[in-house]
Amino acid sequence: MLRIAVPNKGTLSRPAADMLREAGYRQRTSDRDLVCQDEANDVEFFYLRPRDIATYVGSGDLDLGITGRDLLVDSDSPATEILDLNFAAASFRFAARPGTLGPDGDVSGRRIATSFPGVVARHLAEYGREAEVIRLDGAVENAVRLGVADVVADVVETGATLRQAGLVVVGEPILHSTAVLIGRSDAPSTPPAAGADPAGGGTGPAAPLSGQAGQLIRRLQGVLVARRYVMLAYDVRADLLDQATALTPGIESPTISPLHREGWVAVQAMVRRDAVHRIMDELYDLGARAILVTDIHACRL
Ligand SMILES: Nc1ncnc2c1ncn2[C@@H]1O[C@H](COP(=O)(O)OP(=O)(O)OP(=O)(O)O)[C@@H](O)[C@H]1O
Ligand SMILES: O=P(O)(O)OC[C@H]1O[C@H](OP(=O)(O)OP(=O)(O)O)[C@H](O)[C@@H]1O
Ligand SMILES: [Mg+2]
Repeated sequence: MLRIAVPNKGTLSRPAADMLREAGYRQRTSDRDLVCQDEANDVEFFYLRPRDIATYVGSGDLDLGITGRDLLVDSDSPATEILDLNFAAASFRFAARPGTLGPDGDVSGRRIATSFPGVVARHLAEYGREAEVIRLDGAVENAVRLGVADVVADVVETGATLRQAGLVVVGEPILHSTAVLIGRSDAPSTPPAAGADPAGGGTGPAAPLSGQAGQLIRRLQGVLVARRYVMLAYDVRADLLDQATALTPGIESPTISPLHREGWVAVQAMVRRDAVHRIMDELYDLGARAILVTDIHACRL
């Protein structure tokens, strides 16, 4: 039975469970449940603190897990990213009172408060800088106000927490984080993380895996594609087909069907959700009609 680690609380918990449900897996019915068996799919889910998930996966005690990229890096466990799950996006940044640091964000010799000492240590080593790292559990923005640190290194989503603490971000982002599916680094079946999904959406490669792990990855990729794309259908005059399909090339190729009305064809193609209204406007201006958009609920490309 495949054993999967899922965040039990916090920012990642609900969207991770929602995504697994969308992929056809059974999830716990109460926030207090720590284990959920999905016998139909031969998978067992363990609900764990997101910060601990890379430890369980890295040790090989669990096969796969969902956590944040920043938490994976911070853990320094022998676990690796398999698939970008495209939720819980945040950047990891240095912040300080205005004027404390130069625009390059050089933190050399400063006291840095953070809940992610591993991420900060990796960054300092990469830039050959030395600084004092003060590990705190949370609410690190207060550390500057209280005189414990000069700089904080923390997750920034909207920036509201920093603003309230009178801090500004400094330098380039240390890390861009999203929720990721992770596996053990030396697992023979773990495909390398990559930048492009079959639909060009940056969700990782089609996994050459067999068994339940491969099936889970393909199902999650299907959810990612279904969330990112819609199905567009329209009728257009056959002599305008080339111009129309240039707007809607689809993933592989659009489907063209004959219409009873002479000189017209029906076209069907997947298009990116975030571009669909612009494309519909352009198709309409071109002369296409009966332009319909439908959701994709699941897919295997
Ligand atoms: N606004 C946010 N606040 C905290 N974490 C966020 C936010 N947006 C995205 N994330 C990501 O969520 C993960 C942190 O989740 P985690 O459950 O550990 O902390 P949390 O949601 O802050 O809960 P808590 O602090 O109560 O433990 C990280 O990968 C982080 O990058
Ligand atoms: O940029 P923002 O949208 O303001 O979000 C980022 C803030 O949210 C998180 O804090 P959280 O509420 O999880 O408290 P914590 O520091 O105790 O973990 C994070 O540590 C930042 O403080
Ligand atoms: Mg937090």
